[in-house]
Amino acid sequence: MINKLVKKIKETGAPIVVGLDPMLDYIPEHVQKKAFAEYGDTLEGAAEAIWQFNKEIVDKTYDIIPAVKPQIAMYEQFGVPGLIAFKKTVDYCKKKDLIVIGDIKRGDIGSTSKAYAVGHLGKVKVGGWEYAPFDEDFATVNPYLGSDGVKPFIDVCREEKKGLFILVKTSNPSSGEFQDRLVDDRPLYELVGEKVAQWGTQCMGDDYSYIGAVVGATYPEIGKVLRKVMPKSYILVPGYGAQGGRGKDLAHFFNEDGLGAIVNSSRGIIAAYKQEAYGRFGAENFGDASRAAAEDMILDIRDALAGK
Ligand SMILES: O=C(O)c1cc(=O)[nH]c(=O)n1[C@@H]1O[C@H](COP(=O)(O)O)[C@@H](O)[C@H]1O
Repeated sequence: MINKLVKKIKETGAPIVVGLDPMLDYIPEHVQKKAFAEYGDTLEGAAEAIWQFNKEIVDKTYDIIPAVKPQIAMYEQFGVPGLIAFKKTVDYCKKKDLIVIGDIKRGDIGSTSKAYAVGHLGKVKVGGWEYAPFDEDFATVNPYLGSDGVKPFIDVCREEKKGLFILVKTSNPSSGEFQDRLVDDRPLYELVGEKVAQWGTQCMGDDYSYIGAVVGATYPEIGKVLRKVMPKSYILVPGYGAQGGRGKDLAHFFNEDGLGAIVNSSRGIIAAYKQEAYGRFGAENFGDASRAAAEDMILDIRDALAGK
């Protein structure tokens, strides 16, 4: 799957991910009204609204982007109907030939991690049958429990030709509380980055490993260091847009070949119609506003890579 991700990034010239994080507040009133008219003010109604919202954004952007990243919490908050909307979104995006990064941030003791890995990336056996329950292409993994919590994910990826993005340095304001702590005189994120690089060398695609890392756009200097620590790992870079990350800060997350990183924006794209810059589209045309925001983000990152 890493080879397909790299191929799609080259084809689109767009190292970006659209984050499908559909909070109800971002969903235009006309979409909500229709869903609630059909299902009432219920979890099913909310799930229908987020699914219709996602579908429109995917329809308006799939031809210019390589990948999407649905964040599972945004769906889980609506219980089982929300998870059904998550699955419908994953399947629809795959039908549109998009790479799907399941942002699930899982990680536990080995036996439990194995169940997460099987459920999201692998196949589960039931009687004489095998099912691929969620079937994302990549998943985000929290490495806090150490190697035995990560290994089951790597094993499933090897079997299924899928991939991971492991949290190394997150974009949030408090990320330094633990991740920047010095251990043997080196920040913890560097040690985790080295471990990701090590795991990654045993899991190579053509040019890049299918064991990638997450490093926040909000810490560009750290991105520069971690790029060198993990030369063969793809870096998923969240924090662009709504969290303050800008294209011109991101060139060092990429390798000399112009590859090696993929930048996520969620609110900045899916709620673009609410921003002044894209207000001209109006809520009715929220999908067109998202496309315009994605196009601007692509140009911003291309400029940064060209040194403009
Ligand atoms: O793993 C992630 O995707 C992630 C890691 C991180 O360090 N920071 C981060 O913001 N994210 C996710 O990236 C998305 C960012 O959303 P926006 O700030 O709206 O672009 C959310 O889905 C977050 O859960």
